[in-house]
Amino acid sequence: MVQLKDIDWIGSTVLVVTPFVALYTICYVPLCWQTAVWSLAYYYVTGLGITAGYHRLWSHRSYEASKAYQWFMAIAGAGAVQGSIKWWSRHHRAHHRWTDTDADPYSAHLGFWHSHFLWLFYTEESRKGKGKVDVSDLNRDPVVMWQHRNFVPLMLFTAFVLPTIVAGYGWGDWYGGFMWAAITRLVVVHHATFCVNSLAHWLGETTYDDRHTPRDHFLTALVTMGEGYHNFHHEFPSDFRNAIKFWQYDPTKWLIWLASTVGLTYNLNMFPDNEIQKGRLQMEAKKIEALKAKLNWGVPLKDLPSYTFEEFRRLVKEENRQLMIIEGLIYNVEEFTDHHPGGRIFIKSGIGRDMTSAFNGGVYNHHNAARNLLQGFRFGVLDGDVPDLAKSKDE
Ligand code: HEM
Ligand SMILES: [Fe+2]
Ligand SMILES: [Fe+2]
Repeated sequence: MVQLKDIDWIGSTVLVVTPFVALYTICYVPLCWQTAVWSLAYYYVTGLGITAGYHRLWSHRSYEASKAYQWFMAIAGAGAVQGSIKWWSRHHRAHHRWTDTDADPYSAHLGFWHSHFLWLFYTEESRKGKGKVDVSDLNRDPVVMWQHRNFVPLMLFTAFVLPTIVAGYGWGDWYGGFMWAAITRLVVVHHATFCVNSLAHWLGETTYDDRHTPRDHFLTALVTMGEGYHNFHHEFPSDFRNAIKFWQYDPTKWLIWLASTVGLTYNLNMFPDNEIQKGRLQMEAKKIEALKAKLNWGVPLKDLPSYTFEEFRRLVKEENRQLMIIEGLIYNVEEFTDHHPGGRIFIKSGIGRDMTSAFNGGVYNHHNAARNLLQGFRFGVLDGDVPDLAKSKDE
């Protein structure tokens, strides 16, 4: 049962009120083209601060970056109002380490909306999902610690003051700057990021591993600046990419790569392709096995009764069974005689005999289809040898 003292009132008020302000803005606040361009640009700056900075650089250390790049990401990310790098990365590492368990701060098993943002409505003490993780590298990181100590004023400035004064001094749109570039932009960045924890654990393919909830989907990638190939990401979190094909929609990966061409980022980590392909093929094979299990492959060999050649002959002669031997197995062909594409006569001539060599090319070398059909006619296993006289000849 949720108690009032468990609610983080400041956090939840921000999360509840801002979407309504954004809705009001969309309906009633005029949008000039300069503010529209600025809001969109600032959406990308702050969003990438989270995806390229908070997430792929600091939470996963999937590449390294120059100090200038780090400062930029630390400041840009603060404008997305998602806590400090240190706070964010701690939870995120726990999410990876403890995915889908009670120690996962945004476990998808607690429901879509919990993983989306309801988890943020609880105070730090009352929140579930406090799996332990190592954050010693973050505690030693001067940029991370500076951002952590100065987070509140930095966040207020980058999230609200900066977007407003740019539009205000730039083209006189103070009100629009605040309502669009600050608030509405913030709400979009918020829910885009939140989708990585909700939508990306709910919609799409389990390309590399299906034991956990993360999934790959282009639509999630579209709203999350490329974080939507989430099954890949959970499988290979130390890879700076979320989508491995260069053309797959992952602007975060493109930015990191672009920055590397001018030396701002380096040591971009890529998981060996051989390992990535292994995982993908294993999952493909698993899907194929599941489809194969739906087909009739005949009675398993271990469940078939055994007959000696004499017993086989007796069944044919005295009980008039339509049996034939091929490669050590006895087949019941009574349903098949009239349907044999090669004609009735060939089947009739094989009753009571071993037709291995005729079947395999002596008369006609059968296709795979014929071998598959055989499985459905399994009758028994031949115990012992076949006398030469009962064998088909190679002509
Ligand atoms: C129960 C056992 C058999 C099954 C399930 C079977 C099945 C088939 C099937 C599905 C085909 C179509 C083509 C292909 O898939 O290869 C075929 C063609 C043929 N079968 Fe069989 N067959 C059996 C036994 C035999 C035997 C014992 C003979 C010969 C003594 C024979 C002679 C032929 C010939 C000559 C053709 C070619 C017909 C043509 O293309 O004109 N089959 N059989
Ligand atoms: Fe995840
Ligand atoms: Fe991650």
